[in-house]
Amino acid sequence: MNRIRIATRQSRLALWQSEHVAEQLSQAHPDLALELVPLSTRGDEILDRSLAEIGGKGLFLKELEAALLDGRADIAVHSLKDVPAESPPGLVLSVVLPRANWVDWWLNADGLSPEQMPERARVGTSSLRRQSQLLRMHPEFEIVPIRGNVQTRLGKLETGEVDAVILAAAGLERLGLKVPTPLPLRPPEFLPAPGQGVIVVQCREGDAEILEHLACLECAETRARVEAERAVVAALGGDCRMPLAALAEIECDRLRLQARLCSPDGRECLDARVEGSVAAARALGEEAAELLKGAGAMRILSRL
Ligand SMILES: NCc1[nH]cc(CCC(=O)O)c1CC(=O)O
Repeated sequence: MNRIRIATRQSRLALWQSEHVAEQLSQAHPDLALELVPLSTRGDEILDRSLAEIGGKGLFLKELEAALLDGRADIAVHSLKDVPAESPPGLVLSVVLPRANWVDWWLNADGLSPEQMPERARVGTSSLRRQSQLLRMHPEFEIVPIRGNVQTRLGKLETGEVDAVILAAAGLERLGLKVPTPLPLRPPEFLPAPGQGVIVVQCREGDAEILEHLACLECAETRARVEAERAVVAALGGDCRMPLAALAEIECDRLRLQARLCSPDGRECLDARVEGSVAAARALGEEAAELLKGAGAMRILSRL
């Protein structure tokens, strides 16, 4: 093989990530020709309705996955946190790159922390996970749904349409976007999305040549962490639209996993913490999901 075609969305972040994978591959395999195949997805096209309304898991992925399945591209690059827990038949998440900064940033034009904000501050986010964790600490805040790419969301802050936004540090750092005094939202108050900050490469199952070329990109530690985090999502039958947060961290071959499911208004919040060997990453995720179920997770999910 001498060429790999990379299916990509066309947002600046998606292009950055795809080009990053292309660069890594060309460093490892200098003779390889790498070609971007830019595609547009339904999720990118429909911006005036909420994701919940247009529905469907993996809305941003479908067109890329179709391109892999019908042979228009060989690999697709995604933000792992946007990828549903279950892969479509015939496709696999072949490699995960080393995790970047996983925190969420609180961004506000005057550099005020959530505590310093005026009451009833308007906060832009369309993520139930961010909304619920924020409302839990600040029930008086008003949540304003905003969608669109990272630049669009920052724009709403600049025009004063909202008083603050929450965005993933990873996306802003990758794009090198200048932002007003970012304030990290961290555990225990605030947990990231499962897989946040992780780029994943998807390809056809059993495509041995491609898999062989990709293998050098894989980060084993990141793989174990996201296996644990994503096992929680899978066991709860969920996707990235659920108000579910999870973070696995590894120290000396021990994996510590925190998972949290909140009601969208933040009034109910279930927490699970488990710890075990790195080799048991997936089982630890399932264990955390069982703890959440025991505490009433299905009741929260059935009301969404
Ligand atoms: N849902 C959009 C999305 N998907 C991945 C990232 C950031 C990069 C990452 O977390 O890997 C973002 C933007 C954001 O949530 O602020």
